[in-house]
Amino acid sequence: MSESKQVQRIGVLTSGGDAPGMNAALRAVVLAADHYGMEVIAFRHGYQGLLDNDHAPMRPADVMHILQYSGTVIKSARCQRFKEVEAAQEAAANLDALSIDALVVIGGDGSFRGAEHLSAHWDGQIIGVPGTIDNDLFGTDATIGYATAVHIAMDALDKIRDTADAMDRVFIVEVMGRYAGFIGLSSAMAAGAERMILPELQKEKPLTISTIVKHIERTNAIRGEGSYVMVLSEHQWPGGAVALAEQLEAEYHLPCRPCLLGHIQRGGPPSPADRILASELGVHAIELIRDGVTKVMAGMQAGTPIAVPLRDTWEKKNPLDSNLLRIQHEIFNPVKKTPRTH
Ligand SMILES: Nc1ncnc2c1ncn2[C@@H]1O[C@H](COP(=O)(O)OP(=O)(O)O)[C@@H](O)[C@H]1O
Ligand SMILES: O=P(O)(O)OC[C@H]1O[C@](O)(COP(=O)(O)O)[C@@H](O)[C@@H]1O
Repeated sequence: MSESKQVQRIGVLTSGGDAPGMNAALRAVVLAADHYGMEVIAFRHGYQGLLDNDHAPMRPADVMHILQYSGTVIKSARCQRFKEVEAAQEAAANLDALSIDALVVIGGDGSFRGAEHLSAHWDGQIIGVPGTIDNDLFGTDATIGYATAVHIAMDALDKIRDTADAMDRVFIVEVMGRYAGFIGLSSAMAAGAERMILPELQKEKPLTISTIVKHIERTNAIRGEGSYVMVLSEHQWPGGAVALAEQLEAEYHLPCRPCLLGHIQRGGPPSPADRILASELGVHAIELIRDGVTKVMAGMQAGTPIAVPLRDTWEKKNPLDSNLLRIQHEIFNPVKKTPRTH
């Protein structure tokens, strides 16, 4: 670590959708700050708290035994007003009035855009900690909350499979992910789903009802009649899983049921991987502040903590795992007729 800078007071907030593990990240920030002799002021309800001066000191005693819970004890929010220049100026004035030297923002790409926006009006250091179930931030192998969301989706898909199998039905399970297919791909692979409709796969050639039906028929022809479970990423079919199920039933007379997982994917106990990632990244954020760095996200690549320029986190994109796609689409559930190699 380079020469430490004298930072006395840290601000922290959780912003955007809550992600399982945000509490663990908050705890890590508070414990690490205390370890290095810094105070922490937490702002409630994300950027809204910066504007409303809604804050409280956070000491180690305030974060004991919170890492096993999802949600966030300091609350989160989406705050449209923060996008205005005047809002960033107000927030900067409030931070200065509290003598805050550095701000840790735990959230997703929108929250990081907010951090960049604030940095145009405030001289303090700003560090992002990636907290979103969507895993849609460049520069880190995973975001906090993603592993838990995949686990929840897999668990739901396993349960759906019981009924789908018993009744030879088609099920369409809609998962979150905003405009990224990470939750869709990983949960489909983990649960052995027959088909995925993911944003990254829809860009060149959007799926049609008839191509979906052909795949169902081909899968049945290879494996015999049975269940067929499809994972649909949100925003990838007009009207979502309900509309797609209705269209399949109406046009092709397939017994088909929709299931929307929704916000269930953001609740329940964070997985061990998320608790550990959040703990490491929370500490890393404080150590980056001590290093005098600003406008970066604390990320993790191949087990090594790294710093990623905030702007890169949304301007660049992590691709989906091409090997997982290949296995799902070419080996397990071929979407094209391919000759056997022997
Ligand atoms: N371009 C922007 N400029 C300023 N603030 C922003 C911007 N985009 C998002 N924010 C702030 O960050 C908050 C969280 O962003 P959002 O996209 O809702 O969630 P996430 O951080 O999980 O992606 C927004 O409600 C808003 O307060
Ligand atoms: O909870 P809300 O406001 O309905 O938002 C739903 C969105 O939040 C998420 O769960 C998480 O996204 P963010 O990280 O952008 O908050 C998305 O997967 C989903 O599209």
